[in-house]
Amino acid sequence: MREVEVSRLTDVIEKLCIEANEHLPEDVKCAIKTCRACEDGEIAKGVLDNIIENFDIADKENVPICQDTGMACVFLEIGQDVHFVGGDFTDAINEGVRRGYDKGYLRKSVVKDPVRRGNTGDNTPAMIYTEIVPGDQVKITVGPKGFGSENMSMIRMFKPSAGLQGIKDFILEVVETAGPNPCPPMVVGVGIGGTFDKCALLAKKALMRPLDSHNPDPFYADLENEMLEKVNKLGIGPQGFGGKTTAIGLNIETMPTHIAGMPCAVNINCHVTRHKTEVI
Ligand SMILES: O=C(O)C[C@H](O)C(=O)O
Repeated sequence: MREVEVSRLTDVIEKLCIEANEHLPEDVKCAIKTCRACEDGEIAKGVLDNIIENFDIADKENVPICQDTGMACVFLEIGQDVHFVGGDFTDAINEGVRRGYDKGYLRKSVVKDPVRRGNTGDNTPAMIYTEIVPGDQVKITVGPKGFGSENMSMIRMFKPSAGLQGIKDFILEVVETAGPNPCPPMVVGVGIGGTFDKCALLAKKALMRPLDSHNPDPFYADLENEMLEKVNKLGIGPQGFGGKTTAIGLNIETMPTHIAGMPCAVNINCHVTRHKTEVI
């Protein structure tokens, strides 16, 4: 059994909240630049140039890439041989978010109550997802999630008879309905299978996967390619002004499901698909 002080979680999460908000992952930057090279419309090229200039400035000056610094989604893969000591696990994570958003001058975007509102003032609580895995390490990923894009996400409980075509039509429907609202070019995270709740989590996890990776199952890897191409043929384009680049990536995560169902969730992210990981 390895003892891990919860204060280490706080320190790492403080740092990851700031780094994730200021520095876009290399695979995301690369995908945006590749799309810029393929665009031929003047407006589309101009918008992508602005986006590239924006993330370059954020990198150099250590400022947030976007005014929406997101709700802090914290994913922890916890080795089953880890024993957390020195305080409350959840409090330690929220303290990391509190400190990170304060120190990084990041906008506090969380309300106390979904209906009656009222800012919590420190961007807590974090959305915490834990998974127990073999080993004695803890892998921590912070993905600050903006809500212009979160608002355009959808889930549908398909009957199996809807088949693969039902899934394909749904992905296109969600992206088309989103239109310019999620600040395209977007990243499309798709979850298929599980239960209502697990399916939504799969879609969110799909957004954390590098854009230069593929689902290990060739069937779903092909579907990722096919659907990215189809999404880009919708012509929504950068910031909705038209063009070839509606999405810079489309990742699919799946899991087994019940014989009577085929849940599908589509979680939309803007081009600021931020996440940072550290292992302790
Ligand atoms: O909360 C915001 O800043 C706005 C939002 O992320 C948006 O896409 O407009």
